[in-house]
Amino acid sequence: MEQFNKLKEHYENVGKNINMRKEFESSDGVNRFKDFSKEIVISKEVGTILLDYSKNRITKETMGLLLDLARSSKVEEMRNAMFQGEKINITEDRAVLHTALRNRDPSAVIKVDGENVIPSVRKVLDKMRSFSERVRSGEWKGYTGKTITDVVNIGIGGSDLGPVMVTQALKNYANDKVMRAHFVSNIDGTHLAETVKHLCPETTLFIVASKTFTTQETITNAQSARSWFLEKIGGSSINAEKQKHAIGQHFVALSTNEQEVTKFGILKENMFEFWDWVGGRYSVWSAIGLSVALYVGMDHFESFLEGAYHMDQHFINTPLESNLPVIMGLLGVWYNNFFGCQTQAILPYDQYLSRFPAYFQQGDMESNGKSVQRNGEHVTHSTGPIIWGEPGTNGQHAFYQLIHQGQKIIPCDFIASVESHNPLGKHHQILLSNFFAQTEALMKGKNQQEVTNELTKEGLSQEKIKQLLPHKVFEGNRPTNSIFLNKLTPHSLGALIALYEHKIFVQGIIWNINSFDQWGVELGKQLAKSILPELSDKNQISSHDSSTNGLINFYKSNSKL
Ligand SMILES: O=P(O)(O)OC[C@H]1O[C@@](O)(CO)[C@@H](O)[C@@H]1O
Repeated sequence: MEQFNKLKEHYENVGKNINMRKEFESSDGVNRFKDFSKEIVISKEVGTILLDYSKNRITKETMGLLLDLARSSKVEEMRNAMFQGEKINITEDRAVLHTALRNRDPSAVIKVDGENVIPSVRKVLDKMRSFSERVRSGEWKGYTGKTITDVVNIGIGGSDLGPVMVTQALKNYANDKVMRAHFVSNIDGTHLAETVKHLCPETTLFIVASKTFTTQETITNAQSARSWFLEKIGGSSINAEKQKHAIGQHFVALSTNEQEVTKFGILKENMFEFWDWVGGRYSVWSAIGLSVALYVGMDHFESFLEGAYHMDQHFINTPLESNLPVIMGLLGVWYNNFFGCQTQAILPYDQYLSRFPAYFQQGDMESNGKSVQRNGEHVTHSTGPIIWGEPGTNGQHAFYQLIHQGQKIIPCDFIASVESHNPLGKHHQILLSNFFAQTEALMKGKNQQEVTNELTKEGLSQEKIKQLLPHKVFEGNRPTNSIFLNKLTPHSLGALIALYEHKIFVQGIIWNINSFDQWGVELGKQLAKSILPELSDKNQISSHDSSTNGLINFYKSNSKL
């Protein structure tokens, strides 16, 4: 708490009045980029990641106080506890070991309840490799002997968002002639119907991805996919034995729950397991990544793991002041807890990363959207921000008006790669010119004198200038981080995701919350389960509040039940 108070004092006396443009224009401004950026070679394969955090409302004193906050919050101790398999997920009494899934050290020993988990992790990876190579090579055949050409991942939340984002991000490494990937997550029948509409059952593999294998949307979608499949292959006209064989060739499961998987009718040998110490939103590194391995090949999936492993090593071994996840985490705390910023924008200037913001909506908001401290007491400070964002340059034509001239300060992470996979004419330079210009504009703004000079040059009358002036001034002083990769590859994508995972971890420790449970998703599910049977007939209900009754009864009165 003492560190928080010191930072509060610093904010009141210095922080809130820091003007970035003045800092850059001061005599020391020429050194600001050097003082507040880190160019880290994460590994030979990942290459360099440049984090430019100089366009933040900070001074060296600010960073010093924030780093003291990290130390006094025991970020390093808790980081080491996580990596060593301690049960830091206290409400579920579980370890948090998504990092073990991507550990590349052949001699690694990471114990949970006295047992080294690494051999099991490696065994599943071997099974994923064997299976994905058999499917991609055509050795694994569908029930009529045809090669699998399409994989449909059925899952939701962490069993969907990671596979969707990573397959999108690594599209350049896929070959649609070998494998196409599709994703069904929403219980809205449209999602499954539209996905399978043009698929051939003989060449389609369904992956039922669910850590618990009890998620209503996923199990319902999986049952409907199975019905679609069986109907397509002849339904009751084929005997039970043939049906079982066909299911065996076209349905696999990713889960921790063998009992429910076999109850569904998926063969045990077609189940790829993972463990309760893998959080759903941290599970893309586990068997949940099977659709990625099928789509881009297991070698690229392992490179993806390796990239994250190297970021893990950076997080473990680098002093806090040069530690990318720590720096990003602390800056987020600075705006969230002292400037009162409610949201954090993630703006990837890379179309392949179009689902990256959505991925970290779950990653961040399901981790740190909490109000109770680890000791059960209510928090006395703000916790997780609202995460949002869209790729650049599209966002510039949608919501940047508010970021530039709105009343709300929105810290933004800009992400780009030096090199494009699709060097089309001047496209990449135009993209990057915007990537550079936006953070400059947000920092610098445009003052009254500059606007007046501009409008005068345009020949506007004094009266018109007077009218337009307040509307065309840019306050500036809007904070941004710029994250620059060499190129978006499986390695650098893995490192980038791990960077954000560990940023979230750092913030959770500072806010003294448990970032690894998600009790907040339960109440809605419970109420939905009690409402569902009420929707099966026309009888008006009165078992809820008048709003819920009114909505349900409107449905009953108007539906063709
Ligand atoms: O993988 P599963 O067990 O089907 O859970 C899916 C998602 O549902 C949750 O909302 C938890 O219920 C997310 O945490 C999780 O990623």
